[in-house]
Amino acid sequence: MDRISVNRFSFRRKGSYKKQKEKESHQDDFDFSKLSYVSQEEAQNIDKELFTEYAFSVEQLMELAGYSCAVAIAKAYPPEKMTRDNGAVLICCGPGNNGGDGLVCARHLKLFGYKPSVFYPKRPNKPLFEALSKQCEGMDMPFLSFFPSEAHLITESYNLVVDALFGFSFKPPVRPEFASVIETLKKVEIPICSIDVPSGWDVENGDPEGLQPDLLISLTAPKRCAKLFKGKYHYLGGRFVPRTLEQRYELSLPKYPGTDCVVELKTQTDEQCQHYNSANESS
Ligand SMILES: NC(=O)C1=CN([C@@H]2O[C@H](COP(=O)(O)OP(=O)(O)OC[C@H]3O[C@@H](n4cnc5c(N)ncnc54)[C@H](O)[C@@H]3O)[C@@H](O)[C@H]2O)[C@@H](O)CC1
Ligand SMILES: [K+]
Repeated sequence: MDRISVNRFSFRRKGSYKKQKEKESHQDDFDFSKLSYVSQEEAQNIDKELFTEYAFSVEQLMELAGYSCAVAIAKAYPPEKMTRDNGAVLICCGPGNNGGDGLVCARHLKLFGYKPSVFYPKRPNKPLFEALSKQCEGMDMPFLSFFPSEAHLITESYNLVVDALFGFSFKPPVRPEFASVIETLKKVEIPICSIDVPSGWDVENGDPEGLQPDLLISLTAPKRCAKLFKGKYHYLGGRFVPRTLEQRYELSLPKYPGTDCVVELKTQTDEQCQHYNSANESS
């Protein structure tokens, strides 16, 4: 290696070291015992205010939300580390806005070098979702006409699954049309990446028998059920909440590093989860 390449190489190494330290210092500055976990009603009210008081459009926020999900996934499971079928990933999209985030995420994952296939069985008859589907189809993304009946078929064909079935408006129990999808996903042996809420979980109380994702991207703020998340990676994404709104809802959240659209959150230890469970039982 000549001197210039050595210097470039050490510069790159120093750069990534600096980035890692920046990430750690953002985490160290923040007291995770004070991290906000919002109720279902708070999540829906914040969402409503973003559209009414702050005049955002759904398209705008969905684009930022879905993009941040793709970035979080690429940080945890980089495309170059995928071993099966040129980075094949399965994106499962539900009938609401969580499903829309999934379609945006799929589009960005494709641009990042993955090979997404989409399962989207219940498409709302609205221009936004039609456009998002068309964008994915135009990028040569296959849409599955049926869900693989056996979990092992998913495990063998894909590198990871993006769970964009239900978000903060979900009310258990899962209705029959999606029950078998959730049951199959519970058995797959590749990482599950859940957008906003692990699908099928009660937004506040979770579901100990439900899906156990490896990665969770909480959008805007973690929902109460995220206290029970035991997977490997927990990110906060959706960097679009104005400071004034954050203050009004007294949201205590770590700062996003620099210009990043996601920040990694510390996952709860088993001890913290038990503490939370017993506090919940006694209240
Ligand atoms: N403010 C934010 O943080 C933003 C949130 N967005 C996303 O929007 C999501 C919320 O979207 P929505 O309010 O549309 O709701 P969801 O996408 O959470 O789900 C609503 C859909 O699920 C169906 N559903 C509810 N309970 C069910 C059950 N038990 N069985 C089967 N189907 C059921 C409903 O009929 C409805 O079609 C968030 O979780 C997030 O992913 C982003 O798109 C934009 C900004
Ligand atoms: K989800």
